[in-house]
Amino acid sequence: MDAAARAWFASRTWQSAGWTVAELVAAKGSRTVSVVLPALNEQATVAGVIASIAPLVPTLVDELVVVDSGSTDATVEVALAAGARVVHRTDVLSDLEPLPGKGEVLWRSLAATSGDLLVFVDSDLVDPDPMFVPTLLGPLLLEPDIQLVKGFYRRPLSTEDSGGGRVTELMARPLLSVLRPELAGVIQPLAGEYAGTRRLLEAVPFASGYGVEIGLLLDAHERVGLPGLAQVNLGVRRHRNQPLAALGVMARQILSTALARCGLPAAPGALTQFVQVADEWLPDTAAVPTADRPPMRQLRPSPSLPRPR
Ligand SMILES: O=c1ccn([C@@H]2O[C@H](COP(=O)(O)OP(=O)(O)O[C@H]3O[C@H](CO)[C@@H](O)[C@H](O)[C@H]3O)[C@@H](O)[C@H]2O)c(=O)[nH]1
Ligand SMILES: O=C(O)[C@H](O)COP(=O)(O)O
Repeated sequence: MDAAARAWFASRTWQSAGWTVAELVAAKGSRTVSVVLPALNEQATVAGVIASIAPLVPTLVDELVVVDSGSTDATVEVALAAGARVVHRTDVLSDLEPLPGKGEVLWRSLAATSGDLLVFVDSDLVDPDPMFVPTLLGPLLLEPDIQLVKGFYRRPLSTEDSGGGRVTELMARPLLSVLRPELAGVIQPLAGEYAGTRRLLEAVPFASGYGVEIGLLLDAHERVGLPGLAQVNLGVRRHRNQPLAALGVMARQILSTALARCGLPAAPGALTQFVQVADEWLPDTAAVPTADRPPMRQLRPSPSLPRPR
């Protein structure tokens, strides 16, 4: 590993959380926390994710919001019944036509919430540990310099105990080791479970699709350096595993965002995959949107918040 990455790993990796919820509530002081669950057709899992976090409201967590990404199933009804506030992506910044994708709803969530600290948790998690949110918040609440905290975990795949995180292992971490070796110590760069300061998150652009995590990591690194980043062990994370073809499109989005952040050219967003029809293999080309949203602060100046470094 790169020497800077090794030093960062040694000093900014929490292999276990050494804090309790009560200690975090005491350390929180006047700061406020928003937890955001992005959701696209997650009626099977969203209630379980909400239930794992709801007991923290209103002590450690001040607001728990599901940001719906245009679900056509019963996600919204299930989330409301489970006690969450639900924001539709067009409820905020409604003069802007929504772009498709997860990054778009995370970006809009900045306008839909008010916490000084934000925690993002995917809503397709299966049996999430109730300590995910307190564990992610620990370094932000207890260490003054930290601005972005990524979760890491063991990742089961289907019925196997491990082997998940296919895009992470086959593309994201190899890519970082080439383009940004200082970040080679990040165990789960694509983790959908992470926390950050509003000060940082409103100062950086958001990729509108699946590039959002790699983009935030690269931009956060540029902005606050390795000392501003941390990672915490969340234990085990199970989620709805997507088919390989869908992960190909995801990987293409992540690659485009990473190249753009590193100042490298990328062809416009499309990916051709090949499908077998009877005895023939035929091309199937999907558009891969790779647009960015600008830093939220450019749209909504918030003078009460400290300026970014
Ligand atoms: O257009 C979309 C697509 C997804 N989601 C939600 O985003 C979360 C993660 O999406 P998913 O399709 O389950 O992604 P994963 O296959 O889990 O992909 C991994 O890698 C992605 C790329 O870095 C990250 O965004 C994910 O958080 C991470 O878990 C889920 O709650 C989805 O409902 C949306 O809100 N809108
Ligand atoms: O994060 C990833 O690498 C992708 O979401 C794929 O995850 P999976 O292999 O666990 O489905």
